[in-house]
Amino acid sequence: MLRYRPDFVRSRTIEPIRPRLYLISPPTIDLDAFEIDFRNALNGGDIACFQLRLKDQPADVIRAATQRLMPIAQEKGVAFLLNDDPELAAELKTDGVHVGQKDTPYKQARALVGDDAIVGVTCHDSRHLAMTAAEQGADYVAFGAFYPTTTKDAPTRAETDLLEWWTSLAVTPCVAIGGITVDNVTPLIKSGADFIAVSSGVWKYSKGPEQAVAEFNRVIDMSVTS
Ligand SMILES: Cc1ncc(COP(=O)(O)OP(=O)(O)O)c(N)n1
Ligand SMILES: Cc1ncsc1CCOP(=O)(O)O
Ligand SMILES: [Mg+2]
Repeated sequence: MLRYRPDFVRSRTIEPIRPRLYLISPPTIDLDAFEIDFRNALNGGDIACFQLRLKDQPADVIRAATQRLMPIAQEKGVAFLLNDDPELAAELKTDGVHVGQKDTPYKQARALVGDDAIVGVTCHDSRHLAMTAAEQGADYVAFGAFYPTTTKDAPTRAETDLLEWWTSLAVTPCVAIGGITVDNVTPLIKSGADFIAVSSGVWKYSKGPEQAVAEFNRVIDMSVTS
């Protein structure tokens, strides 16, 4: 099966890495209204992937949202990941799944979705969790929360030196998450984050999601060239 996947392998190079946007849905949505916001966000510029993160919703709600939104993402070359549920991800043939430390363990998730799917793992602020996930074959490790957020009661705060340390020794890409906005993203880019995961910083941006994605990409371009 052909899957959409951004380049989840970092090559060691002297060129500065251009991080890419990793969009995360709000925890609850009205599907009709969100489809409009989603299309607008995708029109704003480069996005590597989208994670459907509908917390504590029935499987049928997640199925309906996936069936509506996944083709829209894939048509734009944006990989579609499901949060939390590798079994449902396998059933819906999403491009991948994200699992946290309290979700299905990585190896079980991998067995469910197959080798060609993307599997990312939450590693909080932990070097040990990241090394374990990368060794087991995770496509990316996610660190956070870098900033205060109201989207999730995040159990840990991560600092930029973690990104610097990780990118100096690992080839598995890292995702920075938590309270990231166009105004505070620059230190994360400068510290080597491969992907910048954003929810409210896009959906609640004062000028709307399309402008938010455009502005994130503008800041990323500025930060890697300066
Ligand atoms: C890219 C990314 N990073 C971290 C998380 C958090 O996952 P988890 O710790 O399982 O918490 P929930 O998101 O499930 O509430 C994520 N979803 N995505
Ligand atoms: C899912 C998740 N994991 C750690 S912080 C967070 C919330 C991300 O959303 P926002 O970008 O709105 O802070
Ligand atoms: Mg989870």
